[in-house]
Amino acid sequence: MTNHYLATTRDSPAILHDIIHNTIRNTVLVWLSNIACTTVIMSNAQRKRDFFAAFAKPKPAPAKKPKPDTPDDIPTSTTPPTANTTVQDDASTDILDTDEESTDFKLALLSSLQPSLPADALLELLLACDGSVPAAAALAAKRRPPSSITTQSSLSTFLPTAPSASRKIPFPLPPIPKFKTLHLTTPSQVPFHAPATLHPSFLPAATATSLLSECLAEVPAFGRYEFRLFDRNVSSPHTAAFYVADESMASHHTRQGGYLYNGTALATVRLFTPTMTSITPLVEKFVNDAVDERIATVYPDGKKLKHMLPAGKWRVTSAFMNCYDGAKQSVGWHSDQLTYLGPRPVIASLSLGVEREFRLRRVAPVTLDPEAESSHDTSPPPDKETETETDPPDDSDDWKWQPEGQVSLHLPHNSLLIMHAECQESWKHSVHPASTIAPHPLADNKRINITFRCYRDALTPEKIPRCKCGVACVLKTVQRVKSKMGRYFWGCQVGNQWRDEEVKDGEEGGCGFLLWARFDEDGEPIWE
Ligand SMILES: O=C(O)CCC(=O)C(=O)O
Ligand SMILES: [Fe+2]
Repeated sequence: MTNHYLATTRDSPAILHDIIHNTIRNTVLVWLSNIACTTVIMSNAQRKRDFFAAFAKPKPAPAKKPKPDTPDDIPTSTTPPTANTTVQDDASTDILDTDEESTDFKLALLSSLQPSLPADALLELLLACDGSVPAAAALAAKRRPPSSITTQSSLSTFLPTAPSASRKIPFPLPPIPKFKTLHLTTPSQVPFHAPATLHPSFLPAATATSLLSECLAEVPAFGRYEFRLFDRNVSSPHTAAFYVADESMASHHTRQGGYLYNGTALATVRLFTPTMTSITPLVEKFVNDAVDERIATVYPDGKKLKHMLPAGKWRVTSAFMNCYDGAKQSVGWHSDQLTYLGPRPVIASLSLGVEREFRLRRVAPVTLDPEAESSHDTSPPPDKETETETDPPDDSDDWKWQPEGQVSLHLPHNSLLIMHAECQESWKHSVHPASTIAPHPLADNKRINITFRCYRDALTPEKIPRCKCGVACVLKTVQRVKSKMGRYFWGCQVGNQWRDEEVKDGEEGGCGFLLWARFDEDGEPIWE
């Protein structure tokens, strides 16, 4: 399979250098860690992996029709990207439709002024200039690429604001207009539009192949997440399983209900496969380095955001492994639950097999100091936050989040995406159903994704506060109420449990329990 990103990095030799450098470094690291790990892991982990599956209750994937995405899903497009960065209109309305003239007209006009440029380059210029033809023409003239280059259109070719090694990543990121999709096709663009870093080719090729075959062998043990949303039972339109790095992590699952997801104990808890274990030091190093760099170059005053783990402390304790079997399997808009991760978590997501489209959309601002504004406010948290945007805004705050457009990137085999500290609390992500996919030689129509996570010792299942129903709570952050923005609370999640029996009106369940959660500078819980 051609590597989408390598094929489009012509304008960024620094990236190619990075890739080559990292591949050599990764090969050495994997080789060293293989020597260190294989003997221990092969003899213990392999043998005991199935033990945990035995006490768990795997729910076989039902042959149900996948449910639609969550209702807050915005209209989306599956049109593949055509240039390095393109903005795609999602609501089938014209990007410039607020102006009197149509895009086609403006494109024709611009094309007559800049006849050597392809249509997608012209469109990018128009977008960059808010639809102004004279401004776009002037910009094209100023930034004219060498005449021999006519086939590739990229904002980076034209714009002074294009990503480059020296350009600073803005914080906070500028908004993407509502209903628009910004297609990113080079890794260097990613952090300029989403709080993420993408390595397009992370593991040595042979390691990626062995990991993929191990993962494919795991798939029969996977199940669908089943939960309740908007008074309906919902099952995820893909399958997954939960993995822990070692037996001490797994032991938490045997106590007091174990790891929950939407109020229900995770059905399948498995031990890391040998290759998952052997690549763990590599993933940890890459993430810690990327976080260090982000702290130094992106976050205000070169300091980590409040509640983030201290530098260098990110380690892999657990993972979710997801399988998308065929073009239509997907995961709807969501953010990952904070319960065991704690605030401002960093997650590393490795993709294997079929390349699929991943989307990110900002849903709330990043609050630098969530507790500062309201540190003396002891009133209860705002009405129970859901994973949706349907909550009425709190009018007393006289503020409403302006919905934003989305970023789309393709995650090829062996790419590693880091979702940085802002990603789960201010953004949502999804894997969109595709109209077509290119089968992978080993995985056929399947995409495997592993999200490596760093669970906190202070947030093991038995330490999580319980609601009045006696069930461990879920940790959430306030996203809709300005004066409490970014604050954390523990909430009852019984209402999200899948219900086998018919549920009458007013009996949706849950006790409505809500408790403010406090964390220190490094995100360690302060229990009161
Ligand atoms: O498959 C992916 O890329 C994303 C998976 C995901 O969002 C999750 O495991 O929470
Ligand atoms: Fe996720």
